[in-house]
Amino acid sequence: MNILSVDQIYKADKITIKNQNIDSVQLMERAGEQVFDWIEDILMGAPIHIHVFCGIGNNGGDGLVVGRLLIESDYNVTVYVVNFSDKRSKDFLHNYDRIKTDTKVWPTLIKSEKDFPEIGSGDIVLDSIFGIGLNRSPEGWVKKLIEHLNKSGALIISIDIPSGLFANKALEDKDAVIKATHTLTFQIPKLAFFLPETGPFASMVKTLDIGLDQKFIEEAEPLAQLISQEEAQSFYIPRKKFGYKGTYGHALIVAGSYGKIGAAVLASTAAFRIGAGMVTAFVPKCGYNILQTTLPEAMVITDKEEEFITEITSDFEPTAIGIGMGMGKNQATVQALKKLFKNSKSQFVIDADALNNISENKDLMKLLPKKSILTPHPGELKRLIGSWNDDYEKLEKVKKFSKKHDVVVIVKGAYTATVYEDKIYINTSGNPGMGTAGSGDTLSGILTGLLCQGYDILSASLFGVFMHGFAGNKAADKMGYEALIAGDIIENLSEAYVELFMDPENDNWEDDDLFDDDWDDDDWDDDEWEDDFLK
Ligand SMILES: NC(=O)C1=CN([C@@H]2O[C@H](COP(=O)(O)OP(=O)(O)OC[C@H]3O[C@@H](n4cnc5c(N)ncnc54)[C@H](O)[C@@H]3O)[C@@H](O)[C@H]2O)[C@@H](O)CC1
Ligand SMILES: Nc1ncnc2c1ncn2[C@@H]1O[C@H](COP(=O)(O)OP(=O)(O)O)[C@@H](O)[C@H]1O
Ligand SMILES: [K+]
Repeated sequence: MNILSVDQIYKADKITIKNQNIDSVQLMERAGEQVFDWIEDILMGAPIHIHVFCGIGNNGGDGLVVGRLLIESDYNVTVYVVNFSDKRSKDFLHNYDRIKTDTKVWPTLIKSEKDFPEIGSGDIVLDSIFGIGLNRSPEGWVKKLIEHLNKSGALIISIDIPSGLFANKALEDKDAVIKATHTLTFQIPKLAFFLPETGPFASMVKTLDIGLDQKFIEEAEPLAQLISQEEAQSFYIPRKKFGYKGTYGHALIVAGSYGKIGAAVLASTAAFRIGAGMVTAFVPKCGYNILQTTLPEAMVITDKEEEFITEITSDFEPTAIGIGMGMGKNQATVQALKKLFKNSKSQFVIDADALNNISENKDLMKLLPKKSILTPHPGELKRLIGSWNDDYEKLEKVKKFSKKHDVVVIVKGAYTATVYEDKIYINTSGNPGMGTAGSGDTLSGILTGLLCQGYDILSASLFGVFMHGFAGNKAADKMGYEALIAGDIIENLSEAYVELFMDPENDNWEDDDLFDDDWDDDDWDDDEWEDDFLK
């Protein structure tokens, strides 16, 4: 799914209106109806007080449509116009007139702080103050209104985007942004929803199909692409009937030091479970017994040194090498890396201390093998590319690094971003339970195992990151977030493969947390609403 810029979204709007021979008021009505239907599905007539806050642009216009439909369905609604300017948009004015004529209810004007209504913590706020037309951070009493709504404790449903958030630009004032409980976005997800600084304002995003021109959306050059189950399916390479272990490659996992041999175990096991034909672990001597006992399927080569790696040798040419996990930063290890990068013809997945060593040694950076996959978490990334002011600058710096060194960079976290040259791909699987030691080692093993099976560096990255998160989701389904440990991700790779081609709806990025099961509950009642959502 393509993530488009604000300019492209306006363009999609125009093209839709032209191609479908409708006017912008009809498109607004469609958008408003979609939001109304979503609310209606959940509330089913519950008499909860809904406060609709409308700005004076088209986002406000959407709010007026929803307000009108709610009033007509006898909900307990108050509609407000947040009157920060007299420059009301044409379609806002159309719907302003319509709500008055159709419902005989006049919206309440808010012109200053003294007009702020009281909001109960059990109420619902519909936020349609600003949409993608926001051009600067809200200030003065409008900012105060946003703070007032955030403090209310009410459930806040933002229309299209939380007001005060820019769709594809950095945050200016974090206090002037609505903290939405739900964001109902029109068809095209906004980049801000997936970045660590701005994503938390949106939470629980749902895309509503308002029938925008599909051809335009698909053919536009996206800001980024979302990788969900459907995309992951397209990367999958089926096993061959006459395949044998040699067909699926030989992975070399170079990892571990005294006290961190577990990293080698996790990565090697993950490489096997994702489907590598053979896996050899290269570890310091102290790792030998551990590896041979915990993972009898793996072969083991040991360094001559007891506690860390000093010289990496093997009597075969690995298909892919996963390197760095728990490896430490001993000078001898740095020398070993230099030698390996100079001499090896294998493909590399470079992680953890291998990345840290590269960041600290310019010589090593120069030897960085082209077409490698790098998997930094935010701390490792900072050491690699230097610091950044905001997420957008970070992504630009990563693109530059990727192009300069001809490598794929996987920026790990919630919504892991994979960057290759100028392109950004955002992963949608995974959950907070995966913030646990060894989770990254597991990913490195998965990526190495995929390279072994013939996936190219980009598809190995996108498929591997997805499968890692997908397996993490399978694990979390059974054990919850807190109890999940890295080994559980590996154990659930089998289920991830088995379910890869099952109903994609089941693992949509939009269906976050425990929420959707409850939403669909047929015997909904007010008490349940209170218990589940308004605490
Ligand atoms: N493109 C689409 O797919 C559709 C968009 N629609 C809605 O239209 C919205 C965009 O509407 P608009 O372009 O009118 O923009 P907005 O409704 O976001 O409003 C922007 C208005 O506020 C002003 N403004 C911006 N930042 C301000 C600030 N900090 N303080 C005070 N005033 C400020 C602008 O000058 C403009 O007048 C979308 O977010 C969406 O909700 C829907 O009506 C239908 C379809
Ligand atoms: N909140 C989250 N949502 C989704 N994935 C997450 C989340 N937190 C962590 N992860 C994933 O878990 C992994 C953690 O990697 P890393 O920090 O390198 O762990 P370690 O070094 O302990 O192995 C990454 O793949 C990351 O994307
Ligand atoms: K909004």
